[in-house]
Amino acid sequence: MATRVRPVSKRCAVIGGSGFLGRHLVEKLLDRGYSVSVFDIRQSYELPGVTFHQGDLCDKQALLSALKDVSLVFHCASPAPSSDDRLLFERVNIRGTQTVIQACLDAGVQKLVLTSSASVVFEGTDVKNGKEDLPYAKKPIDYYTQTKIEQEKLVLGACNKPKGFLTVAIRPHGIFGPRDPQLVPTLVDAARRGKMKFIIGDGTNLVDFTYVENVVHGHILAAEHLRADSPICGKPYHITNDEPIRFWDFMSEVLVGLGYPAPRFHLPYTLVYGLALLLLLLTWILRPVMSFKPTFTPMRVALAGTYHYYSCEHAKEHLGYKPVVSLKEGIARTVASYPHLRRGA
Ligand SMILES: NC(=O)C1=CN([C@@H]2O[C@H](COP(=O)(O)OP(=O)(O)OC[C@H]3O[C@@H](n4cnc5c(N)ncnc54)[C@H](O)[C@@H]3O)[C@@H](O)[C@H]2O)C=CC1
Ligand SMILES: CC(C)=CCC[C@@H](C)[C@H]1CC[C@H]2C3=C(CC[C@]12C)[C@@]1(C)CCC(=O)C[C@@H]1CC3
Repeated sequence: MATRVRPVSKRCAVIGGSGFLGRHLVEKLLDRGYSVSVFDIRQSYELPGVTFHQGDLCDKQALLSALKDVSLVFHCASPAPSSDDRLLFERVNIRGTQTVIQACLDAGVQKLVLTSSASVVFEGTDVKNGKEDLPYAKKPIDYYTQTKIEQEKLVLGACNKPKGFLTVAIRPHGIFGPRDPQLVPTLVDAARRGKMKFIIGDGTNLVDFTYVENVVHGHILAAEHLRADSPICGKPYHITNDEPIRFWDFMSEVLVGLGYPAPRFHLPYTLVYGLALLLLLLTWILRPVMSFKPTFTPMRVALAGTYHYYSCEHAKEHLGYKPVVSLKEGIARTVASYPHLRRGA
């Protein structure tokens, strides 16, 4: 019996495919009939239809073997924001992304979809319904954001229609969902240590939290709309749940869903931000003798106490994007996926 050969255009690569977003993306791509090459510094699972290539994205030769016969690449690898390691961010997000672009060009890849971040325009002050034409943050709030800006500029700047190399960037915000190693685990850890009793500021600040499947949907739509005659070439797109929510209502729903009490007492924003700065200074001073990671970093306090929600009208117009999972359903699925983080578990 003749074996069915998949068309070349259905073969893609996911750089960072072992991570939280990457793995959800890989699973959806498989559902949609793609065969997938995952490139990552670690292998976190096995799946039929997926070929794993373990390596560092700063190594072009290693990347080239993962990009063989691939026409579409998703780049969603990054060091974790909490690492706050300037040299690592510069090496991976900036120089590594230059290597990814060069490897794509050498391998004849036609489309590159970057996972950027809506934070590239966030400076720690309110952003309400921010559109893609907001300027990049002049004073990025941390090294992660600083290097995500440079990364996005590199990828969008590499879009070259005459060469047949098309790029687009997706800017998600506050991704949550099953298997997220960051948001829910950090929240529960803080709650278990009695640190989630307080609301920073008056608690009315609206923010975007985006269910992971919506982020995946935005990436796949972008890849499938990326053609030389499309307006999306070389452009960034916000992908959100399109349901801004009060930061502290979201935290409370997740905490209460997992059996922890909701934060109740208010603390002034400037006081907490000042304390977080002081704590950061202390970690630097004490670094030679001891190391500790504060839960409330200036970045987290800024995210917890300001408005940061973004318009996804351009994605609706150009990509036909519409969230596929509501915030309510996303929170319910997320809470149900963490039985081991329930109070008393
Ligand atoms: N989690 C969130 O709320 C948001 C995330 N993003 C972006 O989404 C992307 C995915 O984030 P997550 O899935 O949350 O993170 P994650 O940490 O779960 O996944 C990142 C993956 O990149 C891999 N990686 C890191 N350095 C590498 C290197 N040198 N070579 C090869 N692979 C490497 C890691 O091993 C990991 O599997 C990142 O680009 C992040 O900046 C953007 C907005 C919000
Ligand atoms: C105040 C406190 C301790 C809250 C716990 C939850 C936080 C760990 C998350 C709340 C908002 C999240 C967020 C990100 C990481 C996790 C949170 C700070 C990002 C910085 C991840 C990377 C991005 O590109 C932007 C995200 C914004 C929201």
